[in-house]
Amino acid sequence: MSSGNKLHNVVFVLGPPGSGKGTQCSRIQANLGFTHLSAGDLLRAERQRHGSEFGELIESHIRGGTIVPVEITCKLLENAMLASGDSAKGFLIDGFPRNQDNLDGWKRQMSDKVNVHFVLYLSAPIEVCVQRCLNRGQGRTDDNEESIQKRIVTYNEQTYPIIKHYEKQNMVREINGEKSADEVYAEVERIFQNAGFRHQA
Ligand SMILES: Nc1ncnc2c1ncn2[C@@H]1O[C@H](COP(=O)(O)OP(=O)(O)OP(=O)(O)O)[C@@H](O)[C@H]1O
Ligand SMILES: Nc1ccn([C@@H]2O[C@H](COP(=O)(O)O)[C@@H](O)[C@H]2O)c(=O)n1
Ligand SMILES: [Mg+2]
Repeated sequence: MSSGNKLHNVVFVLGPPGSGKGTQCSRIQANLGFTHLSAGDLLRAERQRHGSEFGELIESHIRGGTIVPVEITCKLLENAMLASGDSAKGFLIDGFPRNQDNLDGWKRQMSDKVNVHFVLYLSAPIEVCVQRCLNRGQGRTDDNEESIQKRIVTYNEQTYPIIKHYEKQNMVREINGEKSADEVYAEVERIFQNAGFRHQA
């Protein structure tokens, strides 16, 4: 990825829609020096980019709660990693890999260039997650009852098995995301410290 093909540190961040991935990633970025890359945010930006050939395709997947083909998402992630230069301590990849296609594409395109340390898994009851999405108030085209239900089906059927896959490799660090954002973050910092990543002065 960077000059000299140095490996980058990567932490995947997964959990149901609304479990607090973006909220916690912002704090980790501010305090621990990781760069936050949200696959969903990158797809939303690509959807808005003038001249993008993928805008309509991305929007139909986002509204339908389905997963965009990995070639598109992985390229956006790789470009964002390259654009951020060598200063980041590592990358928090939020909302990826979301299904087997994401995982296979990541292995093909990225696994020789990056080092995945662990998977941060924010768990929370689905009804809590639904309410958080409905109350988020960011104008997302998928924060409506119909899209949220579809996103949850995709999460249960396609994303949860990816978390299980990493669990078998002892790579999952699970946190109860139902607690307050401060309580969750205290747990997050403990996990990063145990992995050797310290709070920045
Ligand atoms: N621990 C928490 N307690 C209460 N509300 C929270 C907590 N964490 C996040 N929220 C709120 O819930 C909403 C969803 O949070 P966030 O956007 O971080 O979730 P997400 O996992 O990134 O969701 P998505 O997968 O849909 O992008 C936001 O309005 C956020 O402020
Ligand atoms: N790896 C991914 C990540 C996201 N998507 C699509 O974006 C939607 C929103 O994602 P959030 O993480 O911001 O909730 C998601 O429902 C997918 O449609 C994707 O395709 N692949
Ligand atoms: Mg998010």
